[in-house]
Amino acid sequence: MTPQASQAPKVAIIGAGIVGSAVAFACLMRSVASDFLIYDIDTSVAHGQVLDLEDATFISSATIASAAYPSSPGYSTTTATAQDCGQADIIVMTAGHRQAPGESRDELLHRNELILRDVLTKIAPIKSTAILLMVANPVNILTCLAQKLSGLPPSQKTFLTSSNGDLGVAENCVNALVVGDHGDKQVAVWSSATVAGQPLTTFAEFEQMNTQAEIASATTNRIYDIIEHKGASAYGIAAVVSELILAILANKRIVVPLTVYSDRYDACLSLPVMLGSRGVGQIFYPQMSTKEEQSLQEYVKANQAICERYQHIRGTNSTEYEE
Ligand SMILES: NC(=O)c1ccc[n+]([C@@H]2O[C@H](COP(=O)([O-])OP(=O)(O)OC[C@H]3O[C@@H](n4cnc5c(N)ncnc54)[C@H](O)[C@@H]3O)[C@@H](O)[C@H]2O)c1
Repeated sequence: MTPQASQAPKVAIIGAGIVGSAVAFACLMRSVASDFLIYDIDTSVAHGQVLDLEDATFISSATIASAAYPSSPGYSTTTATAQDCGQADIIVMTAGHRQAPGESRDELLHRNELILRDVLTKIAPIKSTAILLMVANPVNILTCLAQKLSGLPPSQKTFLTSSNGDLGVAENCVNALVVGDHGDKQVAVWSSATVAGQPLTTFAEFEQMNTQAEIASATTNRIYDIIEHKGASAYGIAAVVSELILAILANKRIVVPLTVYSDRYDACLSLPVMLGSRGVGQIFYPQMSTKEEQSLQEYVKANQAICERYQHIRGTNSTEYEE
């Protein structure tokens, strides 16, 4: 029998650090796909992660390979290349520095923009139908930059939003949206939040107990608590990414808050969107109070100003960039 090329969708995970390996593990445990490629500039780490992950494949019988850039030291140990990652159906971008204690997401930007640029150059050309899931932070700005750099249409770049995208507080009770950012500058849309279908604002306890402030600060500070205690977050984001990959591959058309480019705001920001096999579909703009809309506009303005600083970015070839 002539061996047939695998038709199984391929998932490439760029960055084999804490988040990248947790994403791969979550995907394996949930059998979301059967063909994975892992690329990291540190080829030794990528190789080690692949060996470790392979020991878990008895659960889902997936194939996992490490990819290397031809000039990198580990190239001889793998047959896959970074360019093969560009031909994957879903590309999960986790390569990037993580937030240091006390560092804001914006401070990460310069460091991680260089990594994004490097990765997109090395994996190019990107398959025209690929969906790029951006996880590295600051995710909104990097999504905006990836849009300019990758050449993919906006519907095929998203991400991440986060495990706290629906606030995740009073977990089973409060159904509320966070838009804009998923960190320091998030805008919680309390005006359309509900508890069992009833507007949250109609609950007397809500105002009396200062619940808004408590919930807002709990969600904003949560990530900093995790970083303070264990150095990095991994499991929440890994679970979210595996769920998104599943939604894309199974065309589930779920509605989730994700970072996307919005024409209305002319910016990449977190909004509820439909996610299916073609990436992001319809954006569902939430009803917001005037104050919430103002906060979001302020966030968008700041976000646009940061993106403008990167206007020199013109294409996927690194030689096109001005330093
Ligand atoms: N969106 C979210 O909700 C969310 C949650 C957690 C972490 N993050 C972000 O994910 C990113 C990764 O976090 P982490 O804890 O895994 O960090 P990490 O340091 O453990 O891993 C990052 C990996 O990227 C690799 N890398 C660096 N430069 C590279 C390059 N040019 N090409 C290929 N690989 C390269 C490193 O070698 C390293 O293995 C960070 O930016 C972090 O802030 C986002």
